[in-house]
Amino acid sequence: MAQKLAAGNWKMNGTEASLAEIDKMLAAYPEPGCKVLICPPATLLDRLSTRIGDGPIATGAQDCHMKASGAHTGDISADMIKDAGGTYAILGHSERRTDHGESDEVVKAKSAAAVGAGLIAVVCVGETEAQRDAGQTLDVVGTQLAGSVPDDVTGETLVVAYEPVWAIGTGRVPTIEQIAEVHDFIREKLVDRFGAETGNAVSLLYGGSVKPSNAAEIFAVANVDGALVGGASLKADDFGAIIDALQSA
Ligand SMILES: O=C[C@H](O)COP(=O)(O)O
Repeated sequence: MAQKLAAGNWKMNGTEASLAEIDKMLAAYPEPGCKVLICPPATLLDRLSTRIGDGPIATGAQDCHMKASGAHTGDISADMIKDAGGTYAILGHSERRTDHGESDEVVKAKSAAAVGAGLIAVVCVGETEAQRDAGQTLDVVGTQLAGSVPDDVTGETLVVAYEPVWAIGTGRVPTIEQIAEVHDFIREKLVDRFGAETGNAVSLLYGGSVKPSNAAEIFAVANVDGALVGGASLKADDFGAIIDALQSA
């Protein structure tokens, strides 16, 4: 049985002032009924982790270099993420794939480095609108999944996020049937590759314009174990409402 996970990706948003939102969340959710994760920008990871302390919210990074250390200006390694208190890393987000040209091979290497260092890898996959319109969604997602997920994972060290590129930050959301189709497909591929025990234990997140108003409907879909939330994770009230919906799903 996969763990329910509400994950917030703050992307390139947030400064010291944003940490007040975490204080509100810690007060509202002293014992959340699902796993809660916040991935702030790297500049805030240490401060956020320190602020949460032994609290119920996990923290993570939005990327992780494939090497442990060295001459890689601007990058951070898995050990640095751990040192800053993070336990997760998002890998292969479509914004990284587009803005930084990350291929499946690169995402796989980064994910392997994260898992190898003891982090939980949140590997993102998803089709563009043109690919969906061309009927290529399952081919694209299947190829990304096969190429981006490393071999040495367990249900505890891997999370997969399905994020249709056209739904990210647009307010557009696939139909419930479309989400169900892709999530069932991902589950099937994971079970084929890693066996039923591991494949069924991997949390599958939906991401793309998740909001308080649509969260319950999305969480009712089989094989949706939670969400990777961008914009709505920046405000404690909105993210809290999404956590509420996941707790009751
Ligand atoms: O990582 C989060 C996703 O890209 C979704 O972003 P969004 O909730 O702002 O659409």
